[in-house]
Amino acid sequence: MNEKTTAELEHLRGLIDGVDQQLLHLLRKRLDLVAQVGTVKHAAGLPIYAPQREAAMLAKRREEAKIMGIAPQLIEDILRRLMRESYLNEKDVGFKQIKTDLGSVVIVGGKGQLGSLFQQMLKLSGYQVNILDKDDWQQAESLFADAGMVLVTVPIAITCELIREKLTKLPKDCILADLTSIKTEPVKAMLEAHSGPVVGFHPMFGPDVGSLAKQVVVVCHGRSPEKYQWLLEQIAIWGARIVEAEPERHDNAMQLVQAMRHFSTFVYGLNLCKEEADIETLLQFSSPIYRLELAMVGRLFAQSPELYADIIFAQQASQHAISDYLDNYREALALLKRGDRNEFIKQFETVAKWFGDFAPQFQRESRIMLQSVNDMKTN
Ligand SMILES: NC(=O)C1=CN([C@@H]2O[C@H](COP(=O)(O)OP(=O)(O)OC[C@H]3O[C@@H](n4cnc5c(N)ncnc54)[C@H](O)[C@@H]3O)[C@@H](O)[C@H]2O)C=CC1
Ligand SMILES: O=C(O)C(=O)Cc1ccc(O)cc1
Repeated sequence: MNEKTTAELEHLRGLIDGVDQQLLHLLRKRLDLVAQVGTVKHAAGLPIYAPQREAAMLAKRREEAKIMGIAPQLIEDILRRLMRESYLNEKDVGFKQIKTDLGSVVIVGGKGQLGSLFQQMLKLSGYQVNILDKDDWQQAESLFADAGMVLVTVPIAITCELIREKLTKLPKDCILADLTSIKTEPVKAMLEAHSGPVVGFHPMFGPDVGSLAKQVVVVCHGRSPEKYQWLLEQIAIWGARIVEAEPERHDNAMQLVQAMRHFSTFVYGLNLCKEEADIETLLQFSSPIYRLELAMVGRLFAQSPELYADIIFAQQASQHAISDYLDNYREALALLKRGDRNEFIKQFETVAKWFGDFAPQFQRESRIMLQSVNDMKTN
């Protein structure tokens, strides 16, 4: 590089640094304003996530960006990232407490992953929370005595037995709820064990979400919904979307959404392990989509084997979904072995048609994710 180029670049980079510093000041200003919004929402008990406001604001900024010759997706990416930051920050203010005369909440299994998250959210909303973990049963009677709600969040394999054996003497008006990943059996067990209000939840997220904004919580009604309506409002204030489902419908969906998917991810990892694949090499030769896929597979193995074993083994019927997958795999492999390229293309087209408009929609969505994956590269 000659001296003139170096000087020109230095000058321009200095100007860019200045603009970036102005951006930092603007970001500070925006975060402060959003914090004020958080305080107002907290006082009024409004949900931290306002989908209409968010969509309208993004649409406006995209329009304005277009007029200014800025890619609309750029401002959308920036604003979405900023909004995520704001949702995380809203935890600092806490949340409005919807039910002020509940008594205490007892979280059975509260030292665990999901139990800790819900303990945090309930405490941030002003509830008094007591933990009853595996070595605390000698305190059960006194903890349950003034409990307004008992929330069960122990490993799936012991959930129903624990409910049936240990949660039969709760106060009459106490709400009995759970967070188990399957719903039919736990809801049934809760209804049998307790004559008061019963409700089943399945948070469709792991403990590392940061904020509940935009996360989904499935609710399966058990008994006396009017007694726990406040809890649904409380969860909505945390930003989550409540999806109502019959326990059986939920569990049917989980056979594909969780059991089949986790099992195939497990086999994918098992295969890489048995093949003694070199992960460094895989990464070196990865397209962004493969990098993302590897991250999703690796992520499973960073979590609890018991949790995933329980999810996969919980429902007999999941075996059908998994067996069907194996059959389809075998048939597709046979097609490959006999070199039937035309049939492969024909089946590909059939599946593409079946995906319909979702295929291009998923392509657009994944493109944005892949660009983020690429942004994160450091070398
Ligand atoms: N971890 C996750 O990503 C999600 C978990 N869930 C559900 O949440 C529930 C709990 O899962 P995690 O928090 O991941 O499990 P975890 O293993 O982290 O926590 C379970 C807790 O239960 C305690 N425990 C075990 N036996 C007990 C007993 N007899 N009495 C009292 N406490 C006992 C354990 O000491 C532990 O603190 C499960 O039903 C799971 O399906 C639901 C959605 C996501
Ligand atoms: O974080 C992940 O990878 C998860 O898949 C979390 C998870 C685990 C179990 C559930 O029932 C729901 C969500």
